Amino acid sequence: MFSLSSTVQPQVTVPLSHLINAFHSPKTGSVSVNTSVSQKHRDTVPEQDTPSSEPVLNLRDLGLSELKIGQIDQLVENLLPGFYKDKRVSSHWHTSHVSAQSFFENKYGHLDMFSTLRSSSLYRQHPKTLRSICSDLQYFPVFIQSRGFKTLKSRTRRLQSTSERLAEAQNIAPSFVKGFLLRDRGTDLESLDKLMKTKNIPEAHQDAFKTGFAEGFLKAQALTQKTNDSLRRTRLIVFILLLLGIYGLLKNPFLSVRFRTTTGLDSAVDPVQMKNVTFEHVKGVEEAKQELQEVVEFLKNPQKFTVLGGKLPKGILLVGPPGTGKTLLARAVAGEADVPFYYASGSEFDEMFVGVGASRIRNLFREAKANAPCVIFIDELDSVGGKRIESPMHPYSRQTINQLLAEMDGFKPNEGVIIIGATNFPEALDNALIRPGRFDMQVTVPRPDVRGRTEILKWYLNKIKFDKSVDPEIIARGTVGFSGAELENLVNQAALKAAVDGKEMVTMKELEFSKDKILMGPERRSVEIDNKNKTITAYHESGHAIIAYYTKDAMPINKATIMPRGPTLVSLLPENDRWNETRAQLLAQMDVSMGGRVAEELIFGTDHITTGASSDFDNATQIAKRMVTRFGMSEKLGVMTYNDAGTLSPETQSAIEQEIRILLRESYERAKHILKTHAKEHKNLAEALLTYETLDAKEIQIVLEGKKLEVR
Ligand SMILES: Nc1ncnc2c1ncn2[C@@H]1O[C@H](COP(=O)(O)OP(=O)(O)OP(=O)(O)O)[C@@H](O)[C@H]1O
Ligand SMILES: [Zn+2]
Repeated sequence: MFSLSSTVQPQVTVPLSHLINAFHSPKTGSVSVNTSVSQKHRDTVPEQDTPSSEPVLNLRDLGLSELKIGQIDQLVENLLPGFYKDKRVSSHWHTSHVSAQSFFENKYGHLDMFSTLRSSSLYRQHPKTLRSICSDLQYFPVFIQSRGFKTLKSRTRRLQSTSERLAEAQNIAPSFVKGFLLRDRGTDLESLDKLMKTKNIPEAHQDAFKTGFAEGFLKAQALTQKTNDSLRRTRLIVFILLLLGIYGLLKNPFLSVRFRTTTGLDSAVDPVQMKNVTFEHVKGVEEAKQELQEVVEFLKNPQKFTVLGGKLPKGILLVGPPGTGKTLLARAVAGEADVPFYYASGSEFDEMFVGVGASRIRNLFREAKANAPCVIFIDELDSVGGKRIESPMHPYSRQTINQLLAEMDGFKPNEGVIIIGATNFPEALDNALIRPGRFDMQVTVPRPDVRGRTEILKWYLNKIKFDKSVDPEIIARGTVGFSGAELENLVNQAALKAAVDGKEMVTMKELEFSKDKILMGPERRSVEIDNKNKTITAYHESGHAIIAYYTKDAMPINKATIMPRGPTLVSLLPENDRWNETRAQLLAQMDVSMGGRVAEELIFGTDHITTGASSDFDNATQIAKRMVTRFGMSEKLGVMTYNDAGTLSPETQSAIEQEIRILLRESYERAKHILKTHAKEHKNLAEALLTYETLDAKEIQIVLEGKKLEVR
């Protein structure tokens, strides 16, 4: 059986057991690919159908039952280190529309398995196996080219036959693998030369190509030295790789377009009930959860909520880097309120045909309104509602976005439909989308700090078997900038590694191993703060915090963080809604701004002032300027405003500049004085920040009072 759901979502999961079982039993073999959101076509294999023989990787014993497609590269790396050496080459296939053949050439780069196989004498010896493998490899392009004309059903059939053929191939695989591994060296070198000629490898790359080839060859040689047992494992790995490779192709953007096309104009929209996902499942994003709590209350009882005078946005924008749990949070909102969840992805609306995207939006809202209260989630909102949307790539998206706007305007808040959009690039959104009555509430979903990371690691560790020596906090400390998805991946990779090494549980060793793997991976996008920068940031931010804390008229500190999550890292809370600032308050604000820069100067010297510090200085300058020219707060220039710079005499201009300079100078001196007086506290706070990354108001106070911070 093979099933695909019609809603394509980046997270395609392949139950690994199914892959393995597909090898073991040609008759009952089953591969199921499901998007994790839509369960519509989910096909599960009854447990009793799965043969119990030959446990290859004891993944299930370790508790790992699912493998995300995105983890496959790392799986390959873990199983066969160096199997493909040049990651740049291997990741290339993700972005290009490759045929299965070039997929293999890229993926296994230097070994060039595909053409080597074909030209080898093995082909004559085992034509059946090789033909079936080769045809399986070419299977997908054929499938891709017929995209859009296939119904889901016929796809299902074709895919099913693939897995059957692979299973059949498995029957004669042992000799094939052995033969492949035992090929004599001469043939290989010969074919390498030929290969390089036919491939037109540029001279500059020939060495790398040769090295890679040789390494692959040596690897193969080494493998043959091992026992039968490990040969069997290798064989299985090769086949897992073949299968995974094929499923990896599903990630190909080309193919996903295909799936979408079949959900045509009249496609029904099915909600996904997410009873099982609650806030409990989303770790390390407490603030976002708090902000969304009210939305949950509303969804539980929209009428009552609005009668009581509660006011809610129609649309909520979840903003944050990829993999931080935006989708999960949206599902949890629906789950907490126990209402239907409608999932759509912005890219789903890119259409080649007039009106298709718009009509999908219409369907979506019609369904949703009929089933209110409910949540509509639009992932990748920027790809439907981006500013630069009018491109040849998206000829009709203007219609789509207009339809979305019309739908959002077309119902009242008390109807109980909440639209949650997610984006990594809020700046890219069309302004019309963020007007009041549309997506007018923003919730930031940041990368987790060390506490959040610890929680997330614990959460995923608890799903697998791990040794009691495992300390999630240590791993959390070493994974600054990791998203929730990456941490989950880390844990799963560690479990895979443990399985490959034949261990019974995951230990620190595997966790450290997969952490390093992910850190070194080329796909790693997250910001990495090296230690020096981290230290500078810690002192800089503590500088702001110290000034704020010891200056009477400064705004109280809300929290301080060294996590990169936006321009201001220390956030201050306005006390009440005072913001008719007094002179003292403005001066205090200047001093607080100065604090970061002065801190850097005091601790690291004038030569090491960073760009982060220069924006503080700009900020202070702005305040000073306003004080002098707008608020009439300069003694020398008196109580009047100097708005129009053009009409000022040169003398007044320079007097203004002079005044600003004096204000800044004084502010600088005050900040320096405070930081020098409280050098000890400054150091303590910086160190606490280095340890905990984020501190709230209370924790800052504890540190500054010289008390010991409880380990959380
Ligand atoms: N804060 C978290 N707590 C627990 N699990 C998380 C968290 N963040 C991410 N994950 C895991 O990573 C997976 C991917 O996260 P999700 O799809 O929600 O991220 P996203 O922010 O929507 O990413 P994208 O922007 O790429 O769509 C989740 O299904 C979950 O398994
Ligand atoms: Zn600063």
